Amino acid sequence: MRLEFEDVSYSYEGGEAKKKKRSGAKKAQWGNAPDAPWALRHVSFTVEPGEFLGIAGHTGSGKSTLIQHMNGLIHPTEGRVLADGESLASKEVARRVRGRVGLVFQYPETQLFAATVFDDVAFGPRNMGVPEAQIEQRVREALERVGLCFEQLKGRSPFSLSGGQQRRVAFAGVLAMNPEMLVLDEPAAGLDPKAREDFLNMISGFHAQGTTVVMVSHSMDDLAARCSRVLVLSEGEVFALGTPAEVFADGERLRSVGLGLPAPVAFAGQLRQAGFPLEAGFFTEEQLADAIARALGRAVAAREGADRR
Ligand SMILES: Nc1ncnc2c1ncn2[C@@H]1O[C@H](COP(=O)(O)OP(=O)(O)OP(=O)(O)O)[C@@H](O)[C@H]1O
Repeated sequence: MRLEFEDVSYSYEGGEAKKKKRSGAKKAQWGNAPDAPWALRHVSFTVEPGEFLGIAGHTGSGKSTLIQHMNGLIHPTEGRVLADGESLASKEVARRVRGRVGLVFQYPETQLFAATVFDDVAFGPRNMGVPEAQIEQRVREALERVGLCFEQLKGRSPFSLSGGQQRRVAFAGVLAMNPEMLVLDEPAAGLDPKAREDFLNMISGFHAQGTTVVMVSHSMDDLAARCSRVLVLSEGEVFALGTPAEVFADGERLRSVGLGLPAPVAFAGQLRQAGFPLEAGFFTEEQLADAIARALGRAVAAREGADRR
């Protein structure tokens, strides 16, 4: 599915009031709604099918507001969101898209509610009208995809599980709806380093199997290493959009909106400043180590050539 944002602006305070005023409804109640600050302003971009799009931005830049537009949870105050060319303003289109886009909020485990893991994971597909005969298979597959054992956990209370397991159960609840696009708000927030890495690897694995992924993150390292494109928001506007190489090319510009460079990129910059002949175009520690090894290899070869002469 291609998801297109066309000049989208959104205001929490002014939006609904403005719409109601325009339609003439509840005029007395809304009165003259103040022109509230815009949470999003003139945002245009497209999520391409199969891509892994990262979203970065300072606190309050509009990331969560943006992703809530992706499955029609909220609608633009101005502009349009289109799924394969159809506007989500239509209730019917929004209903269909909600089944195809799995939105996972920050700390999704706080939304667990059912008495058993089975019922929690089954909630989404049941709500979508999936026949009861198929529910067990959906729940089993979803739990297995997040690395949990169906037989061991199906009858347990979700509240008796560890925090990391609860996060996986909550995630399975979204996967059980078989979404073709996953939209994730800080999916690894609050996990310990090992659980974090495992969780992000799992998400990269879903992407490798064909799921479109949109991931909000405060970690430039994760975004640079995992995403095919990165969108940077600042004060509700698109500040940068491109491949990690394009977006992380200008550290000064990023610093001006409160963001930094991925650690390996920043470290490589310091090495270059100190005169170490390092090439550009890498984002992970492994790539940095390879680049250092290549630079050292070149230096050794040059020294040997000089000695022979
Ligand atoms: N429910 C709400 N009501 C009114 N204003 C809101 C609401 N939610 C967010 N805002 C405002 O909208 C703007 C964008 O907020 P948003 O939560 O989208 O930012 P964010 O980039 O996700 O921030 P963070 O990184 O801190 O989660 C902020 O100015 C915020 O105060």
